[in-house]
Amino acid sequence: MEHGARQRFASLPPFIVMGVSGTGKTTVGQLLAAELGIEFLDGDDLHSAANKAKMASGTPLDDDDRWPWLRAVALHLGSDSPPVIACSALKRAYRDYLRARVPQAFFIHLTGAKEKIVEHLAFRSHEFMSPTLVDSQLSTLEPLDPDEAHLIAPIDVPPDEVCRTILAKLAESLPEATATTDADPEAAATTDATDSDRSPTHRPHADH
Ligand SMILES: Nc1ncnc2c1ncn2[C@@H]1O[C@H](COP(=O)(O)OP(=O)(O)O)[C@@H](O)[C@H]1O
Ligand SMILES: O=C(O)[C@H](O)[C@@H](O)[C@H](O)[C@H](O)COP(=O)(O)O
Repeated sequence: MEHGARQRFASLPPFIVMGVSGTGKTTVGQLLAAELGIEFLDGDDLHSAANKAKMASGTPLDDDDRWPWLRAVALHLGSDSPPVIACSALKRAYRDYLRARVPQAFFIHLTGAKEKIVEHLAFRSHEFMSPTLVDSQLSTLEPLDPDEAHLIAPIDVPPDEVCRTILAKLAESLPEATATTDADPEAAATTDATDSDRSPTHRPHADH
């Protein structure tokens, strides 16, 4: 894995790694955050005890269960120094809700065949998520529309390769950091980005 990826970008939008349960949001999100030198937050940790108990019993969440959770996700996403957040964000309405609060939100959708996802879940033990919810997750999923700032990363390769794909696609859509020279202090300020530079002023292109 390439290191120091953060230096390639002039600024970063708030990232949501999305997809159905078992696609690798936590695994890949952690790798991506490490590469970018920013924090990672698992949306799982923002669910209420009632939501966790519901999923553990094998019952899918409904919209009423998810709105308070999405509110918590939005609060973190909109912070001055947003982490990479893993959040299923299955429906367009949920993503609209997040974007209404954090307009620069950029979605990274991990996608793969159901067989692959089931295979992942067969080897995972989880605090509360029942593997039987895959069908409900897949039927709830509304794929990203072209007008949503996003990229798509297939999960048919190991996690570090998924992360590499994401970084390569980001390099196509985010502004690159400019090279620094002693004679160009402004460029130096851009390249030597601090956390406060992470509040984006651009809207990255959508991927297809
Ligand atoms: N690309 C991948 N290839 C193989 N195994 C993976 C991949 N991504 C994740 N996994 C494994 O699949 C399981 C589910 O991943 P996880 O990150 O918990 O998914 P999610 O957070 O989307 O539910 C974990 O055991 C993880 O190690
Ligand atoms: O909206 C939902 O139904 C849940 O948020 C769900 O999509 C999410 O996947 C769980 O939090 C389980 O966590 P994992 O995705 O990590 O399995």
